[in-house]
Amino acid sequence: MFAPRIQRRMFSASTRNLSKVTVLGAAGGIGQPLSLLLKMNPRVTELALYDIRGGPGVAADISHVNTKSTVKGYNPTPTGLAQALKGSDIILIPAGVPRKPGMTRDDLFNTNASIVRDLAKAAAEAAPEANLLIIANPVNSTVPICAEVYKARGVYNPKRLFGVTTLDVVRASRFVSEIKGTDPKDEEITVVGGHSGVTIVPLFSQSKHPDLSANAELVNRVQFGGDEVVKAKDGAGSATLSMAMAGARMADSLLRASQGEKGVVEPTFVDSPLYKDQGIDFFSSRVELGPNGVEKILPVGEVDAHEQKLLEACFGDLKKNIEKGVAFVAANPPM
Ligand SMILES: NC(=O)C1=CN([C@@H]2O[C@H](COP(=O)(O)OP(=O)(O)OC[C@H]3O[C@@H](n4cnc5c(N)ncnc54)[C@H](O)[C@@H]3O)[C@@H](O)[C@H]2O)C=CC1
Ligand SMILES: O=C([O-])CC(=O)C(=O)O
Repeated sequence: MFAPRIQRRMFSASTRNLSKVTVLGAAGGIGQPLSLLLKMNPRVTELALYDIRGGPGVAADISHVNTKSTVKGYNPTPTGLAQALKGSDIILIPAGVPRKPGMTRDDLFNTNASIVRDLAKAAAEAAPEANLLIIANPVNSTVPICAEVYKARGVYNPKRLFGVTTLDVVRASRFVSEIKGTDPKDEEITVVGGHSGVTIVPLFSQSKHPDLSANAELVNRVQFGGDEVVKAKDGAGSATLSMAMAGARMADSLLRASQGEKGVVEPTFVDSPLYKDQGIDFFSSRVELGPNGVEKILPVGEVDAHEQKLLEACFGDLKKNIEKGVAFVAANPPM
């Protein structure tokens, strides 16, 4: 008779519902709106904001928002970084430089690879069990970089490492709704592969509008949606606000799953068995999330002839991008 009440009380007192979320790169174009959206999320109880410049200022500002979570900004020192990370459940990394017109995401590699490597090392030391969500580009390479850093420290758990590709499905759903005159919330579009140009593969044949897989203009818009924003910002960076929304959605999905909600599925770039036989160790597909991070990697499912061609074009680039990340850590191990 009393068991359900006791269980309820135990659950509400459970530390599983206390969630520290850390943002590394919190004062940047993505970091600021992302931190604000996390402050608005009642599932976040503690928000830790770190940047090489401006973290404490952004934290002071956001801390006045009248939601219950605590917000703290950390100084740009190794101790500040370690404190920001300690006890964290979710770490988001939007730290790194964005594109300017004419650049590919791979052109960011030389700058961002070492930024992500060093932040991953700090995370592997201070909070090895946290979910690590990588936003910094090129995601196809920065995620393998993190895996290598964690492996080198003996703490790699493939279920806890995620490349954030949520923006690709957000865009696909919005673009389709514009064409069809529908509400984007009813347009769930699966996007698989990686997160740059031809490695982004939308699967419209699996949506409510299979005819759209033949719409080359739409497919191209999803693959190169990032370029649209880079061009419009004209040298002032790339997508920040839509990315903040996408990153906050991914973090919320992980929090919901970690707090017991079943059937939470997000597309994300993870250490995946799907195409390992073709030498591709990381792949974005629909992933069911759970208390341990990745619960189940869902299969790509049936694709049509157009999409099969897109997948083949994706594999070549993706494999090279992944190998580049792995080779970088081998040649430049973290200090
Ligand atoms: N995964 C995705 O879908 C998307 C990824 N991006 C990527 O996100 C990254 C960030 O973009 P923005 O916020 O627009 O750039 P931004 O330049 O506005 O902000 C980056 C922030 O990172 C900070 N930072 C640099 N090195 C750091 C370090 N070692 N530790 C902590 N903080 C550090 C900077 O001080 C700055 O505040 C870029 O690499 C961009 O390409 C952007 C949009 C979508
Ligand atoms: O295009 C960029 O460089 C930023 C990005 O990843 C995106 O907007 O999808």
